[in-house]
Amino acid sequence: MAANTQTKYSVLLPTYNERENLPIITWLLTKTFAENNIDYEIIIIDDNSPDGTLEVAKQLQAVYGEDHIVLRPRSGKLGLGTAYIYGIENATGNFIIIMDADMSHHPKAIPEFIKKQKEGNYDIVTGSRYINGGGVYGWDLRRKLTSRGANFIADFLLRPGVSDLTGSFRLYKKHVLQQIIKATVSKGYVFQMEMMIRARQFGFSVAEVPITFVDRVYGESKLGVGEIIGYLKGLWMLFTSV
Ligand SMILES: Nc1nc2c(ncn2[C@@H]2O[C@H](COP(=O)(O)OP(=O)(O)O[C@H]3O[C@H](CO)[C@@H](O)[C@H](O)[C@@H]3O)[C@@H](O)[C@H]2O)c(=O)[nH]1
Ligand SMILES: [Mg+2]
Repeated sequence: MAANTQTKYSVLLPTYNERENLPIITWLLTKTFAENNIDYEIIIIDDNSPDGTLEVAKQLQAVYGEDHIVLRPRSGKLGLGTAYIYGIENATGNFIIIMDADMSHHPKAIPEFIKKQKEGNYDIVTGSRYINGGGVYGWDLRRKLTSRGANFIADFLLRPGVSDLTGSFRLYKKHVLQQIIKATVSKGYVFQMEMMIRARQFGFSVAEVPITFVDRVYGESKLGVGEIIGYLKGLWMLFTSV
């Protein structure tokens, strides 16, 4: 079957100290896209990781080719939200997939996202850990409560009608993502939640697919107290302005 030249998917992979994870996720992504005959590019946005992630990314580009692996490094750790903005400026696909590089988001879910998007011509398909069939593995109680609490407060205050507001495994129509990004002011992890609130404001359609989030094996989470405070500030800003 010939590849569909009309549709291309750009994956945005932000990385900070992911040298062990990047080869595995890249291999699984390329395998998934090839098996499903999907046109794609993977855009790696590395923030000058001290562990040498960029060197690994360069090697992967040599293996898989410049058409499939695009490198968009930045000079320092500037946060997740701005990494996505930088990535999308360089994306050539008409759909954008955002996901983590640490294998917590498994590429096998991508064909399901694409199928769901086509079913209802949805503007956004979001992976959810908190609907039937979804789940979280490997987190301690504190981290589970942080995630549940973050979702609960945002849902209570803003009523967006999406079960997993803080997850980042999502598929967007590119022009939809561009419009939402322009309206979004948050810079850190809170970005994911604000994106959903803005999507609802604009009246975009959102479908959900259950996903299993498995905590990383290699490296560490970058979610610290600063991100949690940033989340609460962002939430308050949305509550008082939306
Ligand atoms: N370029 C760049 N990448 C970053 C930065 N901070 C984190 N990343 C990358 O962003 C991804 C997610 O970071 P983690 O540190 O692994 O996040 P987590 O604690 O597992 O958090 C997950 O759950 C959160 C709450 O549900 C989500 O908000 C988050 O997106 C992620 O899915 C990883 O690929 C990581 O390398 C940054 O400042 N710059
Ligand atoms: Mg992670």
